[in-house]
Amino acid sequence: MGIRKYENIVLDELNTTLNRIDENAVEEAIRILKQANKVFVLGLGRTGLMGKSFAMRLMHMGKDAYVVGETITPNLEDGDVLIVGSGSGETKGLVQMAEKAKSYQGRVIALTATPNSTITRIADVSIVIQAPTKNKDESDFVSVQPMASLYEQSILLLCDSMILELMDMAEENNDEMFKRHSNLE
Ligand SMILES: O=C([C@H](O)CO)[C@H](O)[C@H](O)COP(=O)(O)O
Repeated sequence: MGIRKYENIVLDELNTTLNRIDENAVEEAIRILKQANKVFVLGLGRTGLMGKSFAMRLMHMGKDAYVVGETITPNLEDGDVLIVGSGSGETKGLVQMAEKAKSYQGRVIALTATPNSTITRIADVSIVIQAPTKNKDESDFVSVQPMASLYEQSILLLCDSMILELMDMAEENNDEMFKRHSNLE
């Protein structure tokens, strides 16, 4: 049994899941991101890793983008946006941060796999990924992959697709983005 079989299973799952994402929610998130002063990205575990990769591309686009919890991350204020990724939508620390962001007049975009969760009730816009959460038994969605892999892969590809749309809107290109990439490496 070769790896190609498993790659195709993953790609098929991704194709189905990405096509089920509500485009209107994504367009609303893009509209909020375009207007944002600072953008903060928050998530734990593998979701946090996907969030970091989105923050990096936003930085390459010239956005003031930060990862919550890092030493040099500044304060969130009116006009800023928090993007919170939580498959379950219930992780306490993430819920608290989303509430805090709202209390400072920030806008909140949720990337979640749980349609009616605490995070979706707090967020200004929720992008729901129809994939299992880390506790697959509690989820309405199925995947052959372990835990929340399909959700995590989906947010990576969704965020990269959002970057392409933002690049088109801002007439941004690869060369300009590369100039903003770290030169201390
Ligand atoms: O690391 C995580 C992952 O689901 C493992 O597949 C989670 O993102 C992390 O444990 C936080 O949970 P959620 O808030 O449900 O994303």
